[in-house]
Amino acid sequence: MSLEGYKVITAREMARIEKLSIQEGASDEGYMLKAGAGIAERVALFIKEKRLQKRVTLLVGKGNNGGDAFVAGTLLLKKGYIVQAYHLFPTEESSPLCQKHKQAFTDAGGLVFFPKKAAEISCKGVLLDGLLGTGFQGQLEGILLDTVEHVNRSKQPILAIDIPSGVNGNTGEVNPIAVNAAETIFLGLPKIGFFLGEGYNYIGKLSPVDFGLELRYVHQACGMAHMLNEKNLPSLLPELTRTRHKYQAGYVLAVSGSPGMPGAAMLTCLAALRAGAGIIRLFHPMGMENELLHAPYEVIRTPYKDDPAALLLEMSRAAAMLIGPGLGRAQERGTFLKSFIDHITVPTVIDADGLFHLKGMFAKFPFPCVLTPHHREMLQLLGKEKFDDMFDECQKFAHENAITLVLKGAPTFIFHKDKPPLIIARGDPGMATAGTGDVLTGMIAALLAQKLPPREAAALGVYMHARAGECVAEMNTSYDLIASDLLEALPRVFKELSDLSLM
Ligand SMILES: NC(=O)C1=CN([C@@H]2O[C@H](COP(=O)(O)OP(=O)(O)OC[C@H]3O[C@@H](n4cnc5c(N)ncnc54)[C@H](O)[C@@H]3O)[C@@H](O)[C@H]2O)[C@@H](O)CC1
Ligand SMILES: [K+]
Repeated sequence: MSLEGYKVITAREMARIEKLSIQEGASDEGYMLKAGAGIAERVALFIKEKRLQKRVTLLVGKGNNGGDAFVAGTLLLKKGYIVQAYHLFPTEESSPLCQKHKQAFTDAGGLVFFPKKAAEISCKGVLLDGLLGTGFQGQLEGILLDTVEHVNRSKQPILAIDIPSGVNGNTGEVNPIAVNAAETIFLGLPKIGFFLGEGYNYIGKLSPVDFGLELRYVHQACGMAHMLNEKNLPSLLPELTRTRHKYQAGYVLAVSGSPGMPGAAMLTCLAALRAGAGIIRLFHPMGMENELLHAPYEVIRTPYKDDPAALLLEMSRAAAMLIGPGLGRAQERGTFLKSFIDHITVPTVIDADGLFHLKGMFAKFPFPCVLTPHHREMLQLLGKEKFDDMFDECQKFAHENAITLVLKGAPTFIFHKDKPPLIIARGDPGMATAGTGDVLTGMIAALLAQKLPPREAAALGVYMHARAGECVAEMNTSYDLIASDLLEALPRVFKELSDLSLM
């Protein structure tokens, strides 16, 4: 069972393997025809699903990305769609395939306009962005820049071919703006720029189209990461035996909360229960009993002062641990953690202030360990102000410390020793709200307690958490989402996955 889905590569690497395959006998026109057919199909499906008028406007640059647009446009014309094209460059400046398929488009009755100014572009129907593809470098200027601003302003849905024009496929850099795509129809493999920097704000939904590149070239392509293979997730759901009892279901110990921050502890404990843990015991600092008076019935509470004896006793029955949410940065919290950390025997998730107190110690932990920093916390772990090469630095950190690293954000990345990084491109902007991280920590701990290996527990936990956020935003809006909504949505996500596992 593999977690790895699509290999994610740089635009540069894509161009390299395409070129290599063509040198070894593949046909670039064959590629373009197959790509164009797949793109036309996606456009038709988009129009059908959204019940839109069968009308398409092609935005065409001078490269093969524009050629793809002409091929798709010709096929759509032949299917009865109204299609018109805006070609921003003179025909003779365009790539040979772009020129050839522009001719095929006009032969099929398509109208091509050559606007002098962006304002001349009439944005009708669905806009198909073939301005710039993997050949884009530098920054947008002149009519290209004006066109991107103009089409974004139009509020018409834009489907980007291969990559939204203006996004750098190697770095995700957007300088100064890019096409704001409702959907990016990527050819062959997703480009790493989709997931880095500003790129992720522009790609919309991702849809793959196969253009016929042989698998051996995909295998030899140098990958930066893999997208998570969501199809395999249902098989990760823990098996439920009829005769199990709550300790077998998974006993989680939590060291969480501090005076003034009981909520983080509650969110993380409830999330662990909702994600399938049979029992959770919260160890909280002595003196905050009153703050926890209204804690849910299901959460067992044990106060601690400085003696870890009670915690160590429970450890013999526990299946996983979580440390950090709402712990605070007071020195005595760190001292308490350090009093038992060497005696942990079970897989453990460390988050938030737990990361702060235990910084620099992870490499020595003998237990399987999942760290869940967001970007700022990760930089603090690395002792840096900003990343020089996020992938490289995080992968190295995971490797050297022999831990599973969940770099939370949009999207979330998972790093693990000797494994390719995973990208989980799920979730909703509404999840940028207090407490959602605490929920994730509890969920991953519960999955560890149900015997999933750390990388699997992290991947399934991140996916389900993100999917819960999507469900809440679909039902309500992204504006009103709060962390406890995720707990409410988790049953629906479990149901989705378990229904899929029966198929
Ligand atoms: N090469 C192949 O085998 C295939 C390529 N395909 C398509 O071809 C695309 C790549 O084609 P190309 O390499 O022709 O590149 P593009 O179509 O991305 O076009 C780049 C053109 O824009 C110019 N350009 C780059 N940066 C610019 C900037 N900042 N301002 C203004 N102009 C700029 C380049 O000089 C080049 O002429 C892919 O994204 C994909 O859509 C597909 O047809 C599938 C097969
Ligand atoms: K494009």
